[in-house]
Amino acid sequence: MASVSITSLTKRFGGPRSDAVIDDLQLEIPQGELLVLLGASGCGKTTTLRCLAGLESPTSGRIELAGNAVFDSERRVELPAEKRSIGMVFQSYALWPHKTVRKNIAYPLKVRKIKEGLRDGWVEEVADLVDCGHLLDRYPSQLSGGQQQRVALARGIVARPDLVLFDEPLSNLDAKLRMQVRADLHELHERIGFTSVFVTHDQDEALALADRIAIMRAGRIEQCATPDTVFEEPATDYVAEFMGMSNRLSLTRGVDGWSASGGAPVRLPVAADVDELTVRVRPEHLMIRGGQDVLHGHEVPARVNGTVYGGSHVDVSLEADGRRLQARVETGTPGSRAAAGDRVVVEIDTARARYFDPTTERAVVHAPMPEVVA
Ligand SMILES: Nc1ncnc2c1ncn2[C@@H]1O[C@H](COP(=O)(O)OP(=O)(O)OP(=O)(O)O)[C@@H](O)[C@H]1O
Repeated sequence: MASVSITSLTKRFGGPRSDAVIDDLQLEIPQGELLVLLGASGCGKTTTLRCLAGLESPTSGRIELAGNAVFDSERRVELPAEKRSIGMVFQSYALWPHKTVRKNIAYPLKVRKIKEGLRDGWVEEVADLVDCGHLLDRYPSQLSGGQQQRVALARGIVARPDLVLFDEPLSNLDAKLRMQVRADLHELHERIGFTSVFVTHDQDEALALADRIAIMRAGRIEQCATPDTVFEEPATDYVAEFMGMSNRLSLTRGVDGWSASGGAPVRLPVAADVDELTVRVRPEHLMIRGGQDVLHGHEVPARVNGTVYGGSHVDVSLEADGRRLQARVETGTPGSRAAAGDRVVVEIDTARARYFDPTTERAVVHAPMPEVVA
């Protein structure tokens, strides 16, 4: 296992004037880290993975594996895929149907002529690690989807590669199996600590598996940080929305503080040198109460469009000042009894909301203690 260093990586599929699918990407992955590339469809995740694997030729930049360049546009270095010590696990398990599990797992050792692996029982060892030791003489068609994906995982790591690449490996599994294989993969990574890049567009999967998450947008990395930082302290408005802060409101600075439209001023836990702020709030950080009370600055009048019962919670769709808002309130609280057509007041949990400069879209600095005046 080894570290990975990506410097100024750019990939264009057309000529020099075409849009960059990967745009001056910088990324350092320490040895043993599981880095998740998370982003919307088409943002360049798979292309980044393919460039790392040597299946795609980057336009420019440098990729180092274990301190050695496998691609360097300036020095004209480009190692072919089979010469890079990389294991791959795909969405489609891509197992050979006519080979046994044993032969499927051994395949990378054969191709890369790793004789000691074949001799010293690496296949059996890795099969045991992924709980498939008892399946070695079966054929893929005799395995469940979860077992097939475990075999694919064993094949990805059997050759003890410098780096393991995962391209949405769990997305063909049903919800229950997906959770189970995800947990197994997490445990396996904790145990043997392979360096890996894992591509997904599933936020929960990213949070559960990653040491760090790199959020990609249009070929660039918006933020690369630990799961809790990306979730709780998104660096940009885009990351906030992507990580579930789906409600977006605008605040304007007045002489006495900040206010949403129609609200009284309020002091906020932010130090911003701007006159407008974008507020991002998770549905569970919006509270609902009856519509007759006096409004404070962190509240907005709204109309209920509809509700969806979710057992322990109720999702309430609202409209405030022409914007759609979504609140998730605990069942049994007054807000959960809201009904379509009701006029209500939506209260923002200002300490848990996040604030962005509407021009740069970057987070503004948070003051240490929320200071709210009513
Ligand atoms: N061989 C190609 N030729 C031209 N354009 C391509 C090629 N491969 C990918 N692209 C384009 O590059 C962009 C990034 O594609 P990529 O597959 O890397 O995205 P992604 O983030 O993995 O998306 P998804 O989550 O949908 O798989 C897309 O706009 C895609 O259409």
